[in-house]
Amino acid sequence: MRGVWTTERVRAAEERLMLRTRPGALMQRAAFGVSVQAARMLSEHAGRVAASRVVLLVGGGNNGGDALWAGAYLRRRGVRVTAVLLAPDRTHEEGLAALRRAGGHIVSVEAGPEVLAEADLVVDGIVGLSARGGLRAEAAELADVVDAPVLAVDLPSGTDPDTGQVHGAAVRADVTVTFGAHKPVHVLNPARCGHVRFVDIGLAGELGEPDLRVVEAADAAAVWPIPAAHDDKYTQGVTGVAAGSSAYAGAAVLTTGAAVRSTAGMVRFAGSAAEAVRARWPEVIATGTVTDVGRVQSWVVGPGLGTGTDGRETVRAVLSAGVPVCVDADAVNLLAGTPELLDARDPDTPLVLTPHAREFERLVGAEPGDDRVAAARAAARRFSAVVLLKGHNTVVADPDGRVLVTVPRGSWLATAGSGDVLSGMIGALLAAGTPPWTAAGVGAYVHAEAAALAARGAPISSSEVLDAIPDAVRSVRAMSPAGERV
Ligand SMILES: NC(=O)C1=CN([C@@H]2O[C@H](COP(=O)(O)OP(=O)(O)OC[C@H]3O[C@@H](n4cnc5c(N)ncnc54)[C@H](O)[C@@H]3O)[C@@H](O)[C@H]2O)[C@@H](O)CC1
Ligand SMILES: Nc1ncnc2c1ncn2[C@@H]1O[C@H](COP(=O)(O)OP(=O)(O)O)[C@@H](O)[C@H]1O
Ligand SMILES: [K+]
Repeated sequence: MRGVWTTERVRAAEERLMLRTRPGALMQRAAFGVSVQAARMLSEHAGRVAASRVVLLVGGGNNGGDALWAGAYLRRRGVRVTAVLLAPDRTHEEGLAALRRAGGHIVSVEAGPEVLAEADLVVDGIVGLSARGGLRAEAAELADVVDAPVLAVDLPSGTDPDTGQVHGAAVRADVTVTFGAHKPVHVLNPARCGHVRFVDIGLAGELGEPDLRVVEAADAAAVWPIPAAHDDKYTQGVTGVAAGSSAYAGAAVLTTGAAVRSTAGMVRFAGSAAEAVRARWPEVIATGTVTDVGRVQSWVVGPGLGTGTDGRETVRAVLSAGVPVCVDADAVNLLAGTPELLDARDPDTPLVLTPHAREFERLVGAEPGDDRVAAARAAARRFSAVVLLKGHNTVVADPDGRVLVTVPRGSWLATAGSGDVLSGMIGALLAAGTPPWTAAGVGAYVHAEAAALAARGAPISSSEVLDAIPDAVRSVRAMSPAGERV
């Protein structure tokens, strides 16, 4: 898992590091990294470095200082550098002096559009970790006329460093250089950041435990259940699915199918859609009610269940079964309406709640808001459950405060039934004994991988996501040296 640190933590780490480094050293390290990336982009986009034109958009803080120093380094490589000063009275003095000494041009905001029109590359040093709100008017106007590729210093200006949200105008970068650590914006708003490139400024030893973690292929490969020589269909954990209703048989078929496709072993189904499930998945043992189903090592409850009395009793039965449970869709709505249902739960058994934003609002009484990480974390504490908050980014919070996020790769999963597929996958991982936080995070990662493999640039249905699960498992195992090849 890759660590991500909030602004507050990064600043504290920088302060500690600065006590041991010469004044200005960190900024120069950071800026040198920016200049290396800028030269790389110039070669790629303009076909040359020397004699190409770079425009620096320079705000009134250290972010602008980084851009100015980077401009000075680029001058040494023969680049024609022009700095547009957005806050002339607060411009970073040493950076400005360095660029002047190196022969860079300095212009005011009024000249911005004209120099931008000639640029081969624009460096966004408007605002960094101190960013609040969308771009101010002058910066917004300049950002609007940029046509050349954009390299953002630390983050695309106008995005919130800790939530990735954009309120108003913001820069859209092709490449973002981050210093010393990944910050939340880099994983929560990859569409604005473009490619994120890391520049080591020596912070690692000062950072401590990350605030967030990003799931990677190796994490999925390390925990995905693979049967060993001693295994049979029972030893890998039997997944129970309680989903669907006469109105929504499809949800039962999708959820069950996702569990079937995710792991070897066995899946049992309970519900009124047993006939439809059996017809599509002959390997599943399907019956009418939870009490008739036989032993399982996990339950998935909710997709298409309905919110009537039968659904409520199903949720109660599943929560009191003493095995890990993934509560999705209508089961989340039932918990929102009847919180006492949770009393049926043995508090020692893992519980994963998988709401989308509207279900979250019903459950918690408030929308997730801008800070989805904080919202998921608070809900996880409140319900003593792992909370997987769905959306473009999936956020998975453990009651102990740990948070995982998945970095979106497109929005193909915004299709009906894809959540049913996810819950089936998580249920299968829980049955295999995967700890709930990991099961939810890794399930979401492989779900997104399945969508990416199925879509390859065109819309897909949830059935196609489901069918791509084995390919997704193969893919994450192949990507990871840790993945055991069988
Ligand atoms: N602390 C350190 O040691 C290091 C800091 N570095 C750089 O320093 C940056 C942080 O610098 P600062 O704390 O000086 O602050 P910033 O440079 O992030 O921003 C400060 C300025 O931006 C303005 N501003 C805020 N929101 C704005 C908006 N929405 N639109 C337009 N202007 C806005 C503020 O009025 C202020 O003048 C980091 O992002 C990084 O680029 C790097 O040099 C690495 C080392
Ligand atoms: N814009 C998006 N980008 C990426 N993933 C998305 C987007 N919208 C939804 N998803 C993902 O698709 C799934 C949808 O689940 P859900 O809302 O429960 O749908 P359904 O009830 O139709 O099954 C979740 O995993 C969610 O994270
Ligand atoms: K910036």
